[in-house]
Amino acid sequence: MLQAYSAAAVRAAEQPLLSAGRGPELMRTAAHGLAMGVVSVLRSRGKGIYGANVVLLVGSGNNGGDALYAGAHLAARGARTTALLTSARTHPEALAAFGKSGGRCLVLGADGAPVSFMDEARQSDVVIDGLLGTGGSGGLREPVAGVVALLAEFAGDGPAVVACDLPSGVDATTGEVHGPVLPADLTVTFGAHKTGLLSAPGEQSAGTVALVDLGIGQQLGPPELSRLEAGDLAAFLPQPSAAAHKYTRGVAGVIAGSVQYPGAGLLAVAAASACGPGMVRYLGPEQVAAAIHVRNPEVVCSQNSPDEVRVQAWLAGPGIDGDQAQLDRAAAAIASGLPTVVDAAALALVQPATQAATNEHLILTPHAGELSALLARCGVLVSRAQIEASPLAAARQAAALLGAVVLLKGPTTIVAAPNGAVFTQANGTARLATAGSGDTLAGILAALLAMSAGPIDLARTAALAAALHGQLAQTDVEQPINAGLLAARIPAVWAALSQKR
Ligand SMILES: NC(=O)C1=CN([C@@H]2O[C@H](COP(=O)(O)OP(=O)(O)OC[C@H]3O[C@@H](n4cnc5c(N)ncnc54)[C@H](O)[C@@H]3O)[C@@H](O)[C@H]2O)[C@@H](O)CC1
Ligand SMILES: [K+]
Repeated sequence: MLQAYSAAAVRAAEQPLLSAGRGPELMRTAAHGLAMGVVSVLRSRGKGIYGANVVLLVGSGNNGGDALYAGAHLAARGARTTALLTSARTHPEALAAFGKSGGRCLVLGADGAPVSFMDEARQSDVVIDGLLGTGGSGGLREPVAGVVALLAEFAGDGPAVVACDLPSGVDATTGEVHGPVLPADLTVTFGAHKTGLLSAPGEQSAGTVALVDLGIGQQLGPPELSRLEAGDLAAFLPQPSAAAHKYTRGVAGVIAGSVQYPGAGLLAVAAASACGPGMVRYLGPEQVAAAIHVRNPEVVCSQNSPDEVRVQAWLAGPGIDGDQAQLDRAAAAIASGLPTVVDAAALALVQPATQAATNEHLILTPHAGELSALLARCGVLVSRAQIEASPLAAARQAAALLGAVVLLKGPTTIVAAPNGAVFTQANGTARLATAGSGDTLAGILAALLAMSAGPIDLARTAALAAALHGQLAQTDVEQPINAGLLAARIPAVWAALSQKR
């Protein structure tokens, strides 16, 4: 499991070592790791260090110091290195080491970088972003912001970008982005993963993240955020025991789809069933049930109310807009006290928790627009755009106010629990942003809840569902994908993941 910490927590963990006079040693370790990151990027592009052109963007703090020491390392091995000093202050020892190794320095003027620097940067092999690290606050300011905006224009088919600790302009703790950011191919981060590197929108500028161990693990407290990795998926995906029968393997109840939107019901049921629970029960209109039976004859369909059937977990909401009978069933599922995934139109039925009615059995699965409406019902007015800019904070706030687990969909899926636990998953690629994909995720989650044995960790199960859902889009990437094809991939992807135990 990947674990991440706020900038303050990482800095606090480093403090005892700094107090013991080990700052220079930490910096050397960080800079060596950064230089190795640059070497790996060069190698991946078929280049060696000797003769490589490396450009450094250097800020006033230790982040710039790390970049300069890494530059010194590369210069000493024959790279041509040029640093753009962006502040009147530069880490003095690192600057001296860089100069001694043959590095060249240019100074950023009030009206921008020298033209020769921009040309050199454009033609370089690697740009090292050492402007701001964990000491940064707010976005990059002019004239640095203008330089970064220009460099970002030719990112992609220009030089590779390696970020020192984090892409400058990304908030290390919140992942918020203020102003321009140079998107990195590789971020070499020090001591521990920062929460901002595992949250949108910052994560989308970080590229691959590599961690350099600084030996501060003992000093770090509990993580603020976790991410399930392949081994965790293998360990947590439920496996039926030898003595299982269809009821102990879990019954997932699905209240989804309507005559107007039958597809949501078909997709949710297909995904739930493909996870292999003991049974999937479908409650909804006869016409939808008839269509389900063509594709999923194993599903038990009825027009019952949720109170009349036995399940271990419910899914309520996809495609039930405007169908009063379905909305009534969704309300009954929400009131059942059973683990319930609340999606789409059913989200409007969720009220802030009271002493009489808790929401602790609910997993709400909004996108940013739906979360904006949910928060408004709690008296918090934030727009969809504001939530997209600070999804980690918004999901945490909603979980606390509503007393329910919130799975916020987006480029990084964020799962926040009322007790403060947070998971983020970025397994899904843009390939998952397709109509009906959310119905599939909801169906998977309901099945996983129903199949869980013993006390269920709702937040971890939601993260598991998001991770599995993401993996569906990561196999056979050369094939076009739509939501209807996702469920069919579940058994093979599940089997491949389980083998990584
Ligand atoms: N603390 C440690 O033990 C270690 C720190 N390391 C490095 O040190 C970094 C943190 O160093 P610092 O605390 O010096 O902080 P930074 O290097 O992140 O920069 C802070 C400096 O930037 C200025 N600044 C803040 N926000 C700005 C903005 N928006 N625009 C322009 N200037 C801004 C501040 O006035 C301050 O001078 C880490 O990210 C990491 O790269 C590593 O060397 C490993 C060891
Ligand atoms: K940086």
